[in-house]
Amino acid sequence: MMLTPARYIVLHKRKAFSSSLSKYKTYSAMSDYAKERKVAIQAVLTASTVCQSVFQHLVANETLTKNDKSPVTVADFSAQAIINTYLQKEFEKDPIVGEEDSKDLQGDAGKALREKVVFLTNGVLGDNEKLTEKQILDAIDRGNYGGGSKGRHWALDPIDGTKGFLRGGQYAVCLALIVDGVVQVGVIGCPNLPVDHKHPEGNRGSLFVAVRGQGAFQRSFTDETEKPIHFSDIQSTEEATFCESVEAAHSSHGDAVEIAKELGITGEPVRMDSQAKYCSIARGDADIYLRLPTSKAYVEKIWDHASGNVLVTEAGGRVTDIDGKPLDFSVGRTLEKNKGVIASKSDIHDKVLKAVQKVLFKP
Ligand SMILES: Nc1ncnc2c1ncn2[C@@H]1O[C@H](COP(=O)(O)O)[C@@H](OP(=O)(O)O)[C@H]1O
Ligand SMILES: [Mg+2]
Ligand SMILES: [Mg+2]
Ligand SMILES: [Mg+2]
Repeated sequence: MMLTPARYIVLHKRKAFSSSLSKYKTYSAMSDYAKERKVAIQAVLTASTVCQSVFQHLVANETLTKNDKSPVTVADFSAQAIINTYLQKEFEKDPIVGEEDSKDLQGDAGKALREKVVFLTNGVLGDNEKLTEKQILDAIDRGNYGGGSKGRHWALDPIDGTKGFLRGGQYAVCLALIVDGVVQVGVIGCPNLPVDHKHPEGNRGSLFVAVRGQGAFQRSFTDETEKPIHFSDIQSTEEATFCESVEAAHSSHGDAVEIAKELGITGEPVRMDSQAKYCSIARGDADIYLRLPTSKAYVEKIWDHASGNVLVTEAGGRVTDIDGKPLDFSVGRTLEKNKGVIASKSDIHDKVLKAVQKVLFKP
């Protein structure tokens, strides 16, 4: 089905952008990242709405293949434009490490896609807040910061698990605040994740939020009530369920089978795209997230892990790489000091790590 202006205006008619943010002004004196938390939730929810609508109306020519052969859609660009616009409005000085840039939207070649992105982005902004084409492209490119160990910056993955998004599976809108190289705030919107995994046919659209030292929480997209989440209370690794990428190119499924054997795990792995995996273990649907390198060359990106990292930590878990080192978010746009990711409940982590190393480092 084609993307028509009328359809999107109806779908995205929302309160004026400015008025939806003005109430946060009163939080400016608050500490403990209260304002950051609120703005990030609002930005992620708005961007998630765009993704949901795009999925319903996506047509083939709204997807591009990037140089690294990964897909990107109009929704990825619009979600990044929307979130970066929110961030600029409320935290003008904060730089942003965002996955996307406007290169593929420039010039004649990018015209058709660009017009859709402009249309979609303006669809969620209030009447007095509409942005010009240039403002939208500039907003996307505000995500070009190099990252590092000093000061504040945001890490944004406008759609994590774009392949999951395209196949109607799991995907996540992920936004995190990193301060002096440490993730302090993480928000993850999972439009297709059931609010209660025991009722997969029930309400979908789960939002996760964590601030370092303040616990981990979940709410639905439609109800602001937050409930604390934590890891399941399994007593041994034999009882554990692990989750991994759907894409075998992103995490070695073969190595995971051997690791599961080492840990006495007999259940099938849960495969899902995106940081929804971090969310699933943090609320106890599964217990271990393995991301096992498939090549020596691939370097993980900070936006693929920042939000999930603080969420899992605050829910009672631990995240390391396959060497047992914490993920180092202070070295730029990538996790170049780390290899692979293992996330699990803190008290089984050493055991999981040992099994991973036994399988991956065998002579
Ligand atoms: N060879 C590889 N190894 C690990 N991760 C990879 C990879 N190639 C791409 N990715 C990353 O894997 C992410 C999806 O992870 P998952 O498999 O857990 O859904 C992609 O995010 P995007 O979808 O945001 O591009 C991309 O950044
Ligand atoms: Mg991508
Ligand atoms: Mg990603
Ligand atoms: Mg992405």
